[in-house]
Amino acid sequence: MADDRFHVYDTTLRDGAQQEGLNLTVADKLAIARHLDGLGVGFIEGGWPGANPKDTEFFRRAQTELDLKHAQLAAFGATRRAGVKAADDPLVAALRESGAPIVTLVAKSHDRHVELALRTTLEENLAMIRDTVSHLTAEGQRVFLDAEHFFDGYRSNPAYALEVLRTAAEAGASVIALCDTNGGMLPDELADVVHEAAGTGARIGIHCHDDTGCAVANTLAAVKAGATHVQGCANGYGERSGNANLFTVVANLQLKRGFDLVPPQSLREMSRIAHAITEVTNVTPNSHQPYVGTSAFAHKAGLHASAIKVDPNLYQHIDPAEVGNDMRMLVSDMAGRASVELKGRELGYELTGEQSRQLVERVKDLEARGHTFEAADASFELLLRDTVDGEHRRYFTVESWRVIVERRPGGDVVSEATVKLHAKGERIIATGEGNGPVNALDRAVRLALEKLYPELAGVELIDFKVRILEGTHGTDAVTRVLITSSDATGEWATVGVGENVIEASWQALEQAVTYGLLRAGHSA
Ligand SMILES: CC(=O)SCCNC(=O)CCNC(=O)[C@H](O)C(C)(C)COP(=O)(O)OP(=O)(O)OC[C@H]1O[C@@H](n2cnc3c(N)ncnc32)[C@H](O)[C@@H]1OP(=O)(O)O
Ligand SMILES: CC(=O)C(=O)O
Repeated sequence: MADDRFHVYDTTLRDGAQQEGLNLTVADKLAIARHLDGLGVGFIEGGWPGANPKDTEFFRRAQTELDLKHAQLAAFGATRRAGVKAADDPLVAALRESGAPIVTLVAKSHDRHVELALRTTLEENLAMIRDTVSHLTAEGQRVFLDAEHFFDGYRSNPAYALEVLRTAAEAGASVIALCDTNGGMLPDELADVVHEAAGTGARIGIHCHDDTGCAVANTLAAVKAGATHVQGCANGYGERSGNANLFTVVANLQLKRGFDLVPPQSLREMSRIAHAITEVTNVTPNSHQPYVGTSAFAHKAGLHASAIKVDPNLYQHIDPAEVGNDMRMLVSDMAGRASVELKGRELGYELTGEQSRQLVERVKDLEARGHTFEAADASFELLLRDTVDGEHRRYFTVESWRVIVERRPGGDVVSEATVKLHAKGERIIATGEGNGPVNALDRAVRLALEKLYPELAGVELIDFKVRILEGTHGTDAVTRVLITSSDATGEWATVGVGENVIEASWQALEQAVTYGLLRAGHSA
């Protein structure tokens, strides 16, 4: 069980699920809970039992299907309705019956919300809090209280906001999480209010939304001002602009402030866990996410690379391994010799100074004509091999290719491609049909080569992106094509550029096939 002195409280399955576009099944929620437990968070808020069948089902299944090692489950819900007893309120009953050891109650702490949204008196709201907290604690559950709109409420009526907090604590709530529900706070003012709240002697938590882009900063400021319970969501999911990103909060507190929140070996799993959760949520990972994003330690500028060559810490705030991430070198027209030398090393090549210089020149020249190597790792490696080996091994050479697009009687549009290639001393002519010209070319190349290179059967074209680039210096616009391919062990990307989209596609395709054969280790 996690240390009770400082709480890491995750609300991905409740507040994170309030994000537009997120729709989690019960199985998804169970899978995410396992990942969060693997990270070592102390509390996982599973949802609002009684509010919808899925969340009720989650708590039912959690009892037999979750074997949590670190975390305790918390059921979220509201204080009782005005004018009824907590013991008689069906939504409170659902919290009681959830089987969760913790209940987190959302309560109004802003006078205007009590009067306008709850349409009750300030006194009745305090009674709702007192009654619900004491009822659930008497039933054996530990109660945390989310003081909704606490900061705006404090601005409107500080005495009442603090009264809410005292009432909950006296009734037995063991944490009062101050919520920046509208996410409009900035760190300095928020810290002052947290400091006041901590002065009441109640245990203070913090729950921030990111509407000002300050959710993480606000959370850290609250901790400095006395909060000992932090709430947040995996990958910063949440309503509107999201919640405080729990991964960023944990990494900041542990690596920068010396808190001992999750086991160091779990912190080293954080990048993997962050990505595994995106697989479940089906939300594209934010590559720029602090600590865990794939770009979080990616270096593009030549000057950075030249210093990193001497000592990676010169341009990195931590060792990426501490959060399970990796440093990456990006090669582009901003590269210098050090960039390509380090990228070469990443790929397993030791480049001489002269080779690095030549390679930088070629990269800059090709990028000026529209190529982009940071997005096309395989094209860069082929270019590197050309530079190192004179010319990289060709598995086939191209005599010619041709594509016809035909609208057939009945309206079907079919593309037909013919390629003439030379490989292993043979001249091969093959024709392929496809639903578009690139698909037809891809099929024709495979037909031509599959007999000589059976590994090609395992190579797939999985993505195709086209972008029209503005012409420079009075030239016409050019087309850039990026192709992503895959085999059983990974993916690679290649780039082609030309005035004609089919020509650009062909370049990217030819490199994709060549690189696929190179990966297969074919000895042609
Ligand atoms: C800040 C936050 O994000 S808190 C989490 C919010 N999450 C959600 O709302 C998701 C789950 N919610 C739901 O499924 C539904 O809103 C339910 C089941 C909770 C309630 O549904 P309904 O009974 O149809 O009520 P409805 O959603 O229209 O209104 C909410 C009611 O709760 C009351 N309420 C709001 N906050 C509280 C509170 N802290 N304590 C008690 N009652 C509250 C409102 O005054 C309103 O009462 P009314 O029915 O007398 O008008
Ligand atoms: C409780 C909650 O999610 C909020 O006030 O933001």
